[in-house]
Amino acid sequence: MSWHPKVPAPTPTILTLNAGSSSLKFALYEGRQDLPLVLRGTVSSLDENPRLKIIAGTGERVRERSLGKGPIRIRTAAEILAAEIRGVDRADAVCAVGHRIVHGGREFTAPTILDKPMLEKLRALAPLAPIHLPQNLEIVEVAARLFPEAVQVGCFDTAFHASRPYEAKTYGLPRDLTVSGIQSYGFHGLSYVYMASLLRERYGPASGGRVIVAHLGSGASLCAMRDGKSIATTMGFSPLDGLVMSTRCGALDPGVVLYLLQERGMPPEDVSRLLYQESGLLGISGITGDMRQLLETDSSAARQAVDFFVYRAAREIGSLAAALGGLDTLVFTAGVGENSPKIRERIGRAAEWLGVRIDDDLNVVGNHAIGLSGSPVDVLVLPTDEELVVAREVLALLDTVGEHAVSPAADTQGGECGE
Ligand SMILES: Nc1ncnc2c1ncn2[C@@H]1O[C@H](COP(=O)(O)OP(=O)(O)O)[C@@H](O)[C@H]1O
Ligand SMILES: CC(=O)OP(=O)(O)O
Ligand SMILES: [Mg+2]
Repeated sequence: MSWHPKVPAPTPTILTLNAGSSSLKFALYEGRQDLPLVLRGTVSSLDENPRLKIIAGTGERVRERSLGKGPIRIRTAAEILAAEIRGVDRADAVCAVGHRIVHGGREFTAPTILDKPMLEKLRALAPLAPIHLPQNLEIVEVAARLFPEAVQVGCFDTAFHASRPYEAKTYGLPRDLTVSGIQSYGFHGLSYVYMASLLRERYGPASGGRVIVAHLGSGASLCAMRDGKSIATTMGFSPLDGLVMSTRCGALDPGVVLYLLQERGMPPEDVSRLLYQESGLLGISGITGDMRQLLETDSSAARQAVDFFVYRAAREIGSLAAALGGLDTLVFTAGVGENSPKIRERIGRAAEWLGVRIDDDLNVVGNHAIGLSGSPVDVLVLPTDEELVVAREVLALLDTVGEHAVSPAADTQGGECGE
């Protein structure tokens, strides 16, 4: 079926899907300008004790339950969520499904319709994000089957970082490798776009001055921003670099990889599994990669894993503050950043030398502003909303495509957008 956009679609219904490394999240919107939320939900902790949570647009909790001991496949999680979505009146009207796509490489820095040639190009990028992109593409396939009338749109995590200066993107490798695309891309961009929009609302055009956003989830990164733009970030060519994560090692001397391959004779696919899925908090603790569980575990290995997480985050905050020439605002977000006063307090203490002072009472409540009044650095906790950014980008794309009346490619999937 080809896609014929109507101009302008009065209230398109937009579904957004966000496949992270430990969760699958969705949100369903009525596509007016302010994007009223109809329903949202998550399958969290995919690897261990997965849980389903569904929340109505009004904020009321609709359902919360265990999905067994796990692990659970992303496809199964998508089908569980789709059953919830289909229970809602507006589900029949879904005309566009927006996907968070983790890697867009050099080519994709704007939302794009996911037609067959586009999906092929993304498949070629899968080795650069092997625990995300294959899952993202699987979710596109499931969504195309479950919502055959809808157009599928990809929104890219890497896009926000594309405008960083040369020195923040390049590696010390021979020029021809850099030119061929071996460079830092950066990730969690949709989350940082949302943070930039909140900072602009809060501070106006100055957007909080010299800002570091700490996106601390199952995957974790930091972004240095000025004027709402990324100027440096801790992830690089792949989402392995930077902070230590649930199951990913973070920054590592490349000499270790060479040694494992050449001296230990490890097959490359085993090295890949080691670095992406068996390292990080899981590898250090030998218990779990789930931060909440680690904080509840009384063992020295669990404590060491948490200590290392805090140490790495604090050190990288120093590095990004150097890139910014100082620090005016520190923001915590994502699963750990939004929900763990303990981790915020510990990172905050390690960053006191930069002027960070956290108010213990505000921190425990998780108020939006948690800095001690009068301290030089504003410290904020801002819940992220990657789903909303995806919906905004999809709506903007639908408007543009509609305005210019682009004829759809013959193999573009999707139906009509509108009432
Ligand atoms: N109350 C909490 N305290 C500490 N960690 C938490 C808490 N709630 C959630 N987390 C952690 O947040 C992480 C998941 O974050 P999330 O941003 O949802 O991940 P992703 O999007 O990468 O799947 C898990 O490690 C989980 O344990
Ligand atoms: C890029 C990345 O690590 O994403 P997530 O934190 O959702 O796994
Ligand atoms: Mg995430």
